Amino acid sequence: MGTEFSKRAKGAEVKAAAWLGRHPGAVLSPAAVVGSGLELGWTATGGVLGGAAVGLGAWYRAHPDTFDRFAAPRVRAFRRRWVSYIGPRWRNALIACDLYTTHRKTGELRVPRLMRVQSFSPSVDTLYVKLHPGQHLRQFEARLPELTEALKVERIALERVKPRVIALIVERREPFDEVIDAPDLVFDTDAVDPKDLYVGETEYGGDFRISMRGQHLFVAGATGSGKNSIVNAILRGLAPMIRDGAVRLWVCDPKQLEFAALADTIAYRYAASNHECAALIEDFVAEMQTTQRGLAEQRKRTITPSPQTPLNLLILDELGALLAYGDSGTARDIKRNLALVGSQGRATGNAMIGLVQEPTKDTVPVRDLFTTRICLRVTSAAHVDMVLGENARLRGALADEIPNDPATAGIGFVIRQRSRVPMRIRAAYVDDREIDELVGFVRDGWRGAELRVVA
Ligand SMILES: Nc1ncnc2c1ncn2[C@@H]1O[C@H](COP(=O)(O)OP(=O)(O)OP(=O)(O)O)[C@@H](O)[C@H]1O
Repeated sequence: MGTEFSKRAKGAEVKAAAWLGRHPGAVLSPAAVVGSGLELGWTATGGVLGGAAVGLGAWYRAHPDTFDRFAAPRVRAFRRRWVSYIGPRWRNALIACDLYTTHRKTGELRVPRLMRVQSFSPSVDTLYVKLHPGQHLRQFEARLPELTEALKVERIALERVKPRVIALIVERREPFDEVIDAPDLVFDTDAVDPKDLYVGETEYGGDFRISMRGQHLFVAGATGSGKNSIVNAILRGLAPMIRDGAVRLWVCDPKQLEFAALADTIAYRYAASNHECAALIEDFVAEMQTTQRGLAEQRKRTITPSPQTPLNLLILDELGALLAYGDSGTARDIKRNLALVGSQGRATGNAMIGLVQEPTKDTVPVRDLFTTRICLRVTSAAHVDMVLGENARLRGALADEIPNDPATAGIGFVIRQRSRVPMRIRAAYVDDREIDELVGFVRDGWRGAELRVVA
């Protein structure tokens, strides 16, 4: 005998009770207000509510950092839950896209329930959805274009969370629709802070800045994703220090293409073949160890970048190629040396920037040596967590969904240091003319070329 199905649907009052059980706040909040009004008086209750609103407003104005970290995601998620994805809208969208099941006997439409909305950033929401028996992630995959239109959003990606629960990662809009100008060259070394270099903008409308002092930067991105613009923006920021010898560039460029302009001009050292690169890295480490000994003799903990004690910046294009394709002895030496730089370079002013096209099993172990990681457009969903860490994609880092189009080059994700949630960024674009300008500036100082220099 099969299971018996009743022809009667569940009672409305039962459904209402279940809904209230799942949304206790919907009853408790008004009840608390009414209770407080009756008990303490309406004026006092109004005062408390008004005070709370003013307090929230003051927090928003006075401490943007902590507000964005703690309050904004909750406030945003609440608003989205009850405005953008409110019951009837959600239900109609899913029914329109055929993403429901029908009860065999009663004919009742069963729409997957929206369990929870998270909104870690202004442009992306994560919706946790409970599937009904008989449904699968694949059905959602097949109807994704329709669902994207029905919910009126830019893009949706899917993840399976656990049995019968999937997550829809909804990108509501593209915050970056314009190319961001390259940073201006600054004339004075004193005006440069290597701990605070402008690289581009964040989706919050602020500057995206990173430190190259005691930090190591890892940038992953498929070909054409704009990896170089990040490096070039950093170099423009450091220009006067490079000119004065307070920053030295050690460049490994196996493609002999991306950084060729720096080769005989402003790079302190430049290497192309795997063997040359390995030797360059060896020298970089040897110099780091000399600095280390010098610091120990002088009983100092860290250097102050200057022409006497420069900040040494190791730029590794195609890190994957260096680690994977070279003969295994060379690759092993490189790995060992990078680990030394990663662990000891902080005090000695030795920093590195590693660029990879595709995170692979060879690059993932060294990834942890890098303190700042950026994931630009990648070709597979699996790459995102490999670069940014577990659950980064689920929390909205849809780097694999960035279109392969020069119009979106330079867009990617970083994990925010304090809150650990992904943030969408766009790097400024440094074109060939601006690279030449940088090279001219460093080589000839301000006298040489006609420069666009900000004093
Ligand atoms: N930050 C940016 N903003 C806007 N457009 C950009 C940006 N960076 C690159 N582009 C555009 O994308 C194109 C490809 O960029 P680029 O070749 O620098 O990418 P890449 O990731 O460094 O590639 P590869 O892996 O081949 O070295 C550029 O020619 C430019 O038109």
